[in-house]
Amino acid sequence: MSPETPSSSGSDTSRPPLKPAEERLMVAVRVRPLKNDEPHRVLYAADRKSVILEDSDKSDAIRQKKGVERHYTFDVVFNETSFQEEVYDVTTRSLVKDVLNGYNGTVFAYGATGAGKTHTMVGDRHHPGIMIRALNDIFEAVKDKEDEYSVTMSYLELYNENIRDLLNPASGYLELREDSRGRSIQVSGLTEISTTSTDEVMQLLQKGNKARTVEPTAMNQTSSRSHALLSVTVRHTVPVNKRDHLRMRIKQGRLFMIDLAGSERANKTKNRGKRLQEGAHINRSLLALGNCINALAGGARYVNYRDSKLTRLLKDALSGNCKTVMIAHVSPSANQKDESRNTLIYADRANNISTKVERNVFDVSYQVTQYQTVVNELRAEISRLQTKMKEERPRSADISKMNAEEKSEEVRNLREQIVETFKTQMKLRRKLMEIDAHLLGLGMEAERQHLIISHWESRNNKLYKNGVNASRARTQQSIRRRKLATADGFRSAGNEEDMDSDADGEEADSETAVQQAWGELADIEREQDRWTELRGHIELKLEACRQRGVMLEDKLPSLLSSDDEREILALICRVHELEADKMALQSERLVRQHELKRRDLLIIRYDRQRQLCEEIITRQRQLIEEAKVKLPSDLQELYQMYQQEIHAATYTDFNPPSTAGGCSIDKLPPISKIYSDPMFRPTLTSDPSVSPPSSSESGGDENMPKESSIDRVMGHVVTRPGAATRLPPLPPSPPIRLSSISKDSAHIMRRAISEDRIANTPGPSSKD
Ligand SMILES: Nc1ncnc2c1ncn2[C@@H]1O[C@H](COP(=O)(O)OP(=O)(O)OP(=O)(O)O)[C@@H](O)[C@H]1O
Repeated sequence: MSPETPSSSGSDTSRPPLKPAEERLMVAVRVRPLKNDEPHRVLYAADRKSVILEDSDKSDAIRQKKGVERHYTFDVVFNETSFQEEVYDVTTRSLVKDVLNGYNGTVFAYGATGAGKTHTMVGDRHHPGIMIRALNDIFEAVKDKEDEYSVTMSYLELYNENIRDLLNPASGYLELREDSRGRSIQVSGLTEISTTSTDEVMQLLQKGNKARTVEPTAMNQTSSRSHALLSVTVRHTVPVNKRDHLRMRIKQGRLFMIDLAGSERANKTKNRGKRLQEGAHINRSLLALGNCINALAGGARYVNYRDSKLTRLLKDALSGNCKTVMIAHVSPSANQKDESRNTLIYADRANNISTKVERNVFDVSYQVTQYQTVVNELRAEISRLQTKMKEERPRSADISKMNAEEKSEEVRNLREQIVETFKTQMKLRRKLMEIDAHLLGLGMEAERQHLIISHWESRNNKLYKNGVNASRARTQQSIRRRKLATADGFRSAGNEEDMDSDADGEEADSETAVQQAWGELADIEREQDRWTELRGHIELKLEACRQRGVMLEDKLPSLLSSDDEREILALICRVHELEADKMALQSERLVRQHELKRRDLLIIRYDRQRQLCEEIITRQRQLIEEAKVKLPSDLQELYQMYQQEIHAATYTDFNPPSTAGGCSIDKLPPISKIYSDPMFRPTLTSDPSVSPPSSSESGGDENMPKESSIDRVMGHVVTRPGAATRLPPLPPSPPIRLSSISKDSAHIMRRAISEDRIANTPGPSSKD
C-alpha cells in the first residue's frame, strides 16, 4: 500500500474566505464499528480530523493492484469507539445553545444504508441519540421559565416523496406549501405539539419513531425507508425593556434534526418490488441533495432545490439562515468501500458550503404576542382533539335502540351546542385579550406615577423602596412639615427676601405633582383591582365553557358509532383550525402595521435629513453666486446629472423634455423639493410637527418669486441679480404639466396606502 497525497481535503486553506455573517457548514464523519460478519477493514479514522480509505487507483493500471491510501480531512472525525454523548457534545450541543439564542440550526445524518445514521440520530434506550439529547437540553434550559419560553415540535417522514405526520400518522399525506417566491416552506396540516414537558416529548418521539417506516433489507435489519425530520422551535418572549411592556422582544430559534434514509444499491440490498421502489425514491432524493451540495460547493448562482421534497425542505439548512452540521456516516467494511468513498466525497464537497446566519430577533407589540398565545392554545386544543379521534371509546349499547330520526336530531343538537360553546370560548378569549391590554396600560401608567414619586423622594433623601404605604405616609408628612415651615418662615421674615421665592415655587410645584401622582396611583390601583376581578370572572367562565365542550364531546360515544364520532371531532378540529388561522392572520396584520409605522418613522427621519441637505446646498449655492466663483467642470457635471435625475424621477410619460417653458438654462438647477412636497408623503401629513417648513417658515428669501407649479416640483431657484450670466448651461427642465402628473401619482399613492391600511385593520381588540 502506498500512501498518497490527500486526494481531497476539507482543510480551511483550500476554501474561499467567509463573508461577514457567513458560517461554514460543519462536516463531521462517524465511522461505525466493523460487524462480525463483515470482511476486513478498508477504512479507519487516522486522527481526530482525518479518515484513510484504502482504495485502488483506477487511473493507474499498474498501481491499481497495489492500492492507494486516500486521506480525507474534515472538521471532526469520530472513530468506532466514539460514544453517543461525545458525538452529541461536539456536533449539536452548541447548536442547541444557538437555537435558545434565536438562531436556526440543522443537524443531519448522511450516508449509505447500514452506515449508522439512525444510531446517531435516534439511538436506543441505552444509547440515546442526538434527538433525545437535544430535546433534553432544550427542556432543561427552559425549565421553570414557562412564562418566557414556548417550545413546539413536529416530526415528519418523507416516504416515497410523500410527507407523513409521525405525530399523527392517521392524518394521511400532507402537502408542502411555499410562498410564491419559494422563500418560506411549510407543511400544511402538520401537528405542532406545544409542550415543555420532557416526559411528554420523549413519549411523542418514541411514538413517532415507532410510526416510521422501517423494513429489514439484506444490508440492514432495521433499515429506515424514509427520511425523518424532527423540528423543535423555541420562542423566547420578554418585554423590550422594563418600562415598555407593550412591546415584546421575541427570539425564535428552530432546530431541525434529520435522519436521512441511506443510499443503496439494488444488487447489494437484493430488494425487489416495494423495497426496490422505495430504494429508487430514496436514491432519487439523495441524488437531488447531492446535486444541490455540488452546486452550492461550486459557488453556483442558481441551485435547483425543486427536484425533490427533501431538497425543498432542506433549502434553508443548505443555503439560508441556518447553522448546519452534517454528520456523514461510513462503514469500515471492504464490501462497503464504494459507498464509503462516495459519502466521503460528498462530505468533502459539503465542507465548502456556507450559509448566512442571522439571529431571529424581532420586536412586536404585546398585542401580537397575545394573538400568538391564543393561536398556541387553539393548536393545543386541536392536538387534544386529534388524540381523541384516535382513541377507541366504549360505545353505548343504546345506540342501536334509537331510531335513525331521533339519533340524527340528537346529533345535530349536540353538534350545534359544541360549535356554540366554541364560539363563546373565542369571545371570552378575545375579552381576556382586551382586559390584559387594558391592565398592561394601567400597569405602565402606575409605573410612570411611581417614577414621579421616587424622583421626588430621592430628591428629599427618602428611600422610596421601603414600602409604598410607608412612603405615601412619609410624603404627606413631609409636605405638611414643609408647609408649616414655609408659613413660619414667611411670618418671621416678612417679604423682604425674594431670593428663594423661585426655588420655593418650584418646590411647591413638585409637591403638587407628587400629590397628584399619589392620587393617580390610588385611582389606578382601584381600576386595576376592578379589572383583575373581572378577568378572574372571565377566566372562570372560559374554564366552565371548556369543560362544557369536553362534556359534550364525551356524550358523543353514547350516540354515535366511532366513525361518526370521528367525523364530528374532525369538524370541531377544522373549526379550531380556521379560528387559529384567523388569529394568526390578524397577528400578521398587526406585525405588518407595525412595520408600516416603522417605515413612516424612517421616512420622517430621511425627510428631515434631506431637508437639512437641501438647506446646506442652497446656502452653498448662494455663496458660489455671491462670490462669483466659476464652477469646476466636475461640479458642473454633477449639477447636470442631478438635473437629469430629477427628470427621471418626475417624468412619467417619457416624452422628450422640451426646452419651452423650462427654467433658464443660465441658472444653476434648482434643488428638488419633490420628495418633501406634502402630497408625496400622504402617510405623514397627519402630524403637523413633521411637515417641512414653508419657505417663509424656514427663513426663505422674501424676494423669492411666488411658488409656481414647477417650483413646487423642482424647488425654488436661488438667483441673485446679475449672477445668471455666470452660471453653467443646464439641460432643459421638465415641462410644467409635471406637477399635475405628480398630483395624480400622489393621489394614487395616497389611495393605495389608505386602502392598504383598511385592509390591514385588525379585529376589534386592536388598540395599537
Ligand atoms: N456507532 C455505532 N456503534 C454501535 N453500533 C452501531 C453504530 N452505528 C451503527 N450501529 C449498528 O449498525 C446497524 C445499522 O445502523 P443504522 O440502522 O443506524 O444504519 P442506517 O445508516 O440508519 O441505515 P438505513 O439507512 O438503512 O436506515 C444497527 O444495528 C446499529 O445499531
